[in-house]
Amino acid sequence: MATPHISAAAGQIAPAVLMPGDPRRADRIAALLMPEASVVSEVRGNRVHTGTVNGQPLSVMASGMGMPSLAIYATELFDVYDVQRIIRVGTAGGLSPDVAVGDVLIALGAHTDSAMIDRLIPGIHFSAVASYELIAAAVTASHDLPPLPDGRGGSVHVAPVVSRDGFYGNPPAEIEALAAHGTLGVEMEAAALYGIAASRRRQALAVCTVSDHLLDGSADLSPEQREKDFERALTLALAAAHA
Ligand SMILES: O=P(O)(O)O[C@H]1O[C@H](CO)[C@@H](O)[C@H]1O
Ligand SMILES: O=c1cc[nH]c(=O)[nH]1
Repeated sequence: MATPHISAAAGQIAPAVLMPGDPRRADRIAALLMPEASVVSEVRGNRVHTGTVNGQPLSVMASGMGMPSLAIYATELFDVYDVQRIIRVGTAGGLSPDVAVGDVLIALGAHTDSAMIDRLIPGIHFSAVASYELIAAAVTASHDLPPLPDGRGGSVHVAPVVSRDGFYGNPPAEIEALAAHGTLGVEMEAAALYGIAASRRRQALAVCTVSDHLLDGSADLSPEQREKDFERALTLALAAAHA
């Protein structure tokens, strides 16, 4: 049953998986939601936590950074562990004046510069989009979110993001053009997640906290805040996981 990257036994991973990029965020999410969870795999130090929330099974594991890393885990979870839905709980950089640090992005779709998506259906520019049922659950949950206590943004947006292969070197003209086309954030995994889920007829969603802003870095979160400031996005992701 084990894969090259996950050592859990059959049945030890829940049908719904929350997937931050950062392994320490995965540990924090598990501790917050499921203090009784079991660690069912820790290959490469990437712990997979499985437990229940409100009586419903849930697993949490990190994707690592970037589409190749996420693609390995998502493929193994869908194909070997029969996972039905993966919800990314990530961070994103704001790239438009319409979004602020502290806002939450429910990623409707993900543009990308990755060749991974072009290879899905040769000759077709595949549209990497989230699962409607999961978006609807996250949007419904967003209506009850409390505001951020310190006034640092906090709006929830349903909008496209761009998933890039590189963290550094965002070309300014490209960022401007993406913003002009309604894109609000840049991150590094959602497009691959949506494409892989679609190719298996499974469900996927990415919910990202805006951790920094490409147009104005004055309110950017510290690395420690990026690890911790996920609770509002987590509320939406959990609603989607158990929709
Ligand atoms: O905070 P996470 O979820 O890792 O997401 C973002 O942060 C990482 C880059 O710093 C990339 O993985 C990007 O997508
Ligand atoms: O990929 C990412 C993630 C967070 N912030 C960025 O600027 N880029």
